[in-house]
Amino acid sequence: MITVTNLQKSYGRLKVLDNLSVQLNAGQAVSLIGPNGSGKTTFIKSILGMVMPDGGEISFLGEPIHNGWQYRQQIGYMPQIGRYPDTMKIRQVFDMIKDLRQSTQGKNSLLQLDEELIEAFELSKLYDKTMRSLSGGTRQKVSACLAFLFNPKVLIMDEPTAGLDPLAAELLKAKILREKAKGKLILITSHVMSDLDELTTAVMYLQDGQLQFFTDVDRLKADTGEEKLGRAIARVMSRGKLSAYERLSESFAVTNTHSIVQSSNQK
Ligand SMILES: Nc1ncnc2c1ncn2[C@@H]1O[C@H](COP(=O)(O)OP(=O)(O)OP(=O)(O)O)[C@@H](O)[C@H]1O
Repeated sequence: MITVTNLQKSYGRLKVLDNLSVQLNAGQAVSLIGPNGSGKTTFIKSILGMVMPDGGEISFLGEPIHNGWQYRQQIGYMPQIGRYPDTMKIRQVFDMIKDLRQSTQGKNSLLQLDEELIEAFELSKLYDKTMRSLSGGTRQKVSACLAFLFNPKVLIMDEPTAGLDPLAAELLKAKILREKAKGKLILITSHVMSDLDELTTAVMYLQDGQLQFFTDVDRLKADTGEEKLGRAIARVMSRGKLSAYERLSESFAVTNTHSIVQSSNQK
């Protein structure tokens, strides 16, 4: 569904994405994991066309994304920090986004809205509050609801549960699981390993902008002998990059032909 080939991005002398290649398929729920500053958000923003890569290519359903922006209508994105006009009310933000979508789809086309999460969060009770007056968690709820609003084929969520209270976090996770069951592609970055353990089936691990490995969660757990994703990742990190990659890629390549395992360590 999304094919990334030799993606490169630098800020000044800092190489943030280093020849990164990966294939993300419909039906996958992928954890994007890596230390702070390893390039996760830059990778996500490159897919969304919010960061211009220096090299490489990204295709969405076989079409290079630089051919047009329409592909973005099929992606729901929940940013790490949502930025909204301060004086707008929640209701106005939703109306504005719906109007924008309606104008790009054509006035006579019917929008297929998914407002399930708005109801679950009971956001309509807060519709007349301005964005400026909202708590960080409520802003996050608005961002989450917008990501699901147009029933997209792909969901990309950057630290989705950060700042949410326990009930809201559980409601959001239940929603993600429902969308995953429909066969959508889901890409989540989080430092909360227990969340990723519940939600995802594959792990994409970045370090210094390089893809260290891409493997099934079950395979990773079997390989490390750990039951929890967090412990499995910690074990891989403590073993050293190359040996982990070699072991994982070897075992993964034998059993799974649908996803790819790559690393610039191959060079
Ligand atoms: N616009 C920018 N200008 C300069 N440097 C940037 C810019 N955006 C990101 N960087 C740098 O690129 C590197 C990767 O940042 P990125 O946000 O992609 O990391 P991350 O893996 O998402 O980190 P975290 O886990 O902390 O969210 C960091 O060193 C960051 O400071």
